[in-house]
Amino acid sequence: MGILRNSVIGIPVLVVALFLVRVVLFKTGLIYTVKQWRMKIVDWFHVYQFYRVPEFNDNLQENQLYRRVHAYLNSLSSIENSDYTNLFAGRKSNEIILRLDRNQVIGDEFLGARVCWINGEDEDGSRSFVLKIRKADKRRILGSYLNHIHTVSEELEQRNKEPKLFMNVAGNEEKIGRWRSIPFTHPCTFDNIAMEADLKDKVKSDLESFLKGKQFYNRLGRVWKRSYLLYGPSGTGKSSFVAAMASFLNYDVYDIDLSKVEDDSDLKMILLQTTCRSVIVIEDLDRFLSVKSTALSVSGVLNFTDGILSSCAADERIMVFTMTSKEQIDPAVLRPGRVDVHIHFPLCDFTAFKALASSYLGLKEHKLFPQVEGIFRDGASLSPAEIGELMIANRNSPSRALKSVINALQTDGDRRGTPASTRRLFHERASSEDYEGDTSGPLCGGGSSPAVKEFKKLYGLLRLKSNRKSQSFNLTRELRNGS
Ligand SMILES: Nc1ncnc2c1ncn2[C@@H]1O[C@H](COP(=O)(O)OP(=O)(O)OP(=O)(O)O)[C@@H](O)[C@H]1O
Ligand SMILES: [Mg+2]
Repeated sequence: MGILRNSVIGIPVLVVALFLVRVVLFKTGLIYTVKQWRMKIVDWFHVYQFYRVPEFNDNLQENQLYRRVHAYLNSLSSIENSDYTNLFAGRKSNEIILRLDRNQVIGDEFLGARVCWINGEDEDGSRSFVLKIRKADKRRILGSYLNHIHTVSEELEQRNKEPKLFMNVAGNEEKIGRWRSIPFTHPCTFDNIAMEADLKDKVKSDLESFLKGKQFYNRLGRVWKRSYLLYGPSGTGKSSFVAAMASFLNYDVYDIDLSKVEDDSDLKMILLQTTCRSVIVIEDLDRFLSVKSTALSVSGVLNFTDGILSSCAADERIMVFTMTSKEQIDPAVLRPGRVDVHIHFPLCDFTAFKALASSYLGLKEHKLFPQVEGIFRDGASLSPAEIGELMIANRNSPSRALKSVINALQTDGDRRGTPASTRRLFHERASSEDYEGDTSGPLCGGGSSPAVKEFKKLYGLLRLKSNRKSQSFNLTRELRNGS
């Protein structure tokens, strides 16, 4: 009887007590501590094996496995259970992305086995992931687990790739590698670049066939890369075109600042730290070639594009060089195979002007168009950048925009677009001051028209001296397949 009474009272008391313990455990986070202890006790009864995945290999090239593990781990839902995670804004509004912080641990399960990863960072800044796996599970799952990581990360990469713009830092600023990156969000695409439609299509199909060409390049024993030279006066869209290429391919961009490169071997090191599926850009190569005060040689720059070195680095990449004019460049430097495709970026002609008017002002036709066409026919021209800026400044009034373009063409654009031969004749008759002196030109000098003054005041645009020398009205646009 007493036992019965005791149990009638005791069981509910016990249930309530257990309930309260549970509430306390969950509310205070003690449950987490208990779980940790339990895991530590279990750990004592197992032998573990550790695998380190460093960010860079011994040659300072990026370890592709590190990148894959990074993508994979950051996609795991268990990242939320990690003690410390970083929060970043995603690409979509309201999207928050979680990223494992350094020296944090994240657990994972595969084929019934539990593993964990440590996101390690040493004091010298070198990073690695360390996989902790039970010896008993290692033989059973390790191979297929790494394959699984590979597959998942590839899928994630395809789905979420956010192209990045990498910039090299000087050797003495180096802490972790020579590249620093930011998201690459340049809005320029092939659609908004004013250039011959035919040429644009040729470049696009060249890039597309490059993308599909892995087996072709392998069969020929060639490195899977393609190089382009973009040349033309300042403000004709070369840099914008590089951005359009990168967004067409969805590749990262590595913008090499040669002034931060010490010598040839430094350049090799930097290039070896680039990854595959990237556009490597060297801007204003002609300017660099004209400055001899650097320990970096032309062959140092170009050897990478055709030398054995490129086969050591990651493949599937595009090299792009830009320059104002290739007239002064030794043809051997730009020979086929080294630079596969040459694209000329000329000053504006009437067709390009119409494309700009359409995208900047929404104009397909206008009563001032015939006058503009006439001015272009007489040989005047400006760069698309100059015309674009005038259009932007007057975008609320298309007529005013066209008038200011006409004004600038008449005052500024005189003979800028005349054929080279005509210009040479003119040059022989004119004094060298007239020709060379940019400071006497209406855009950059004292005798400016009101339109040009307005233009200068607004944008402070300076035209490079060399621009005038390199313009040719006969737009010899060539898309040369040199390989
Ligand atoms: N062909 C073009 N179509 C549309 N916009 C253009 C074109 N060319 C230039 N622009 C505009 O002019 C600006 C300057 O262009 P960009 O920097 O690409 O010229 P660039 O040839 O690289 O000049 P630089 O040689 O001085 O570096 C950009 O804002 C771009 O939008
Ligand atoms: Mg540029």
